Amino acid sequence: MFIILQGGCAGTTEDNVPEQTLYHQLGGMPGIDRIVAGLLWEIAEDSRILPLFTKTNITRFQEKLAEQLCDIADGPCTYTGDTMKEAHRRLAVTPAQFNNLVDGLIRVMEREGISVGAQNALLQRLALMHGDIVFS
Ligand code: HEM
Repeated sequence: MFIILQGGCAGTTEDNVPEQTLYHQLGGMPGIDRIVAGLLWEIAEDSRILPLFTKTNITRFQEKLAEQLCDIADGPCTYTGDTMKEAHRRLAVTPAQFNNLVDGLIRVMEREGISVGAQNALLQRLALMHGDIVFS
């Protein structure tokens, strides 16, 4: 019986996180920071969702979102922000606005050269939050 090892040796990196985590597929913290920065540009250019951010502390939003993406991608972070229910309660986000943001995220990940598999893995994890974010 043959065992095929894919992707080289399964070691760990300096921060002691296994190499094949989604976190690493997203480019680690520098990659996640680029994705979040790109998403901010997408939001800024989308008149369907930009109005929701008028009262938002963008620096905090950027920090907390990056921390959360790192956390759910099995990276070395623990999310310390508000729960998704708390953060979005007053916003009345519609299903269409949720999809607009996800479309923006996909465009950013495409531009960043994230593999389709990693894109889908992240989107699946974010989809689990849909019920706490979209107003119903
Ligand atoms: C899966 C998708 C989403 C994730 C993971 C997410 C994540 C977050 C995070 C981490 C925060 C910061 C919480 C804190 O300050 O402690 C936040 C806030 C916010 N989110 Fe989302 N979000 C998502 C979808 C959306 C959508 C679809 C919209 C609107 C179209 C939206 C609009 C906002 C706004 C406006 C804030 C700032 C709220 C405030 O100013 O207090 N989010 N979100």
